[in-house]
Amino acid sequence: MTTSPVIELDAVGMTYRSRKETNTVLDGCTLSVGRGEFVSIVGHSGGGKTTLLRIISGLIHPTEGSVWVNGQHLDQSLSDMSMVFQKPVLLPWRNNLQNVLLPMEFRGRVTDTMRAYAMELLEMTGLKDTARRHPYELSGGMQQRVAICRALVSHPDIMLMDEPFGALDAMTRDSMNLELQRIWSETGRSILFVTHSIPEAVFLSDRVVVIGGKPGRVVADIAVDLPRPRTKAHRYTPEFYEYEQQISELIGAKESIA
Ligand SMILES: Nc1ncnc2c1ncn2[C@@H]1O[C@H](COP(=O)(O)OP(=O)(O)OP(=O)(O)O)[C@@H](O)[C@H]1O
Repeated sequence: MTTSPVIELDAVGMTYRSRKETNTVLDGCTLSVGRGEFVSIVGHSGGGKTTLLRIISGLIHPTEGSVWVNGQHLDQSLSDMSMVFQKPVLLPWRNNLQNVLLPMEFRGRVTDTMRAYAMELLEMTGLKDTARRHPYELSGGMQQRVAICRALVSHPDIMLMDEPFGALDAMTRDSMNLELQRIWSETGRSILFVTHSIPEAVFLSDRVVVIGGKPGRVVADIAVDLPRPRTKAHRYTPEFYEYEQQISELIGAKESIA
């Protein structure tokens, strides 16, 4: 995809320092995400993937290099990003619609238009009938869909997703992959997605970025040239399997990957 990048990282490095030790987690990471692109990050456990997302979200500052969002240095950027975590982190005393609307409440008043859009998102993710119910009445997969609606409600340019389906069973995860592909294609968001699952990364992504080594570096950036929309049947094609193999070998620890 030849679009101007919404996220650009130039030689980003991160060293965590405490009184007792220094731990260099990332070194010289250069990568970009184009507008409307779906990019996954894979790599071994502890390799710095979450650290990279936290840097891009502005939660922490890199100790080396620079980050640009929509062409502006991250410090000056007004760009809108939202984050989805491994756990949905919903407020149990609020109904699902109120949970989705939470970011709008933080920004001020919730208008009828916002409420209507939140309902639209719930409908798009098959949750319209659960709007007035509470999170504890939903399955884990449904709760994660509420969290995704909450991340979309502010019309963010960019969604950062940190292993959002890691806690789900295999079947729910597969259907969430299909769901996310549909949401992504319908909303046109740029998504940076961290996962431990190579099949999930291949299935969803335009590109898969492999972080490897210690400290973590970008060891490969692989364009996934498979037709869209992807279906479950694509997972069983030789082309899909070849991508899986290539990425497994690059990570070099095939058996530790889900
Ligand atoms: N706030 C912190 N202070 C000190 N060290 C940290 C901090 N956060 C993460 N680390 C260390 O940075 C390294 C990378 O952690 P990170 O969570 O970014 O990796 P990851 O690739 O997301 O791991 P996983 O796949 O297991 O979730 C680990 O060694 C971790 O202990």
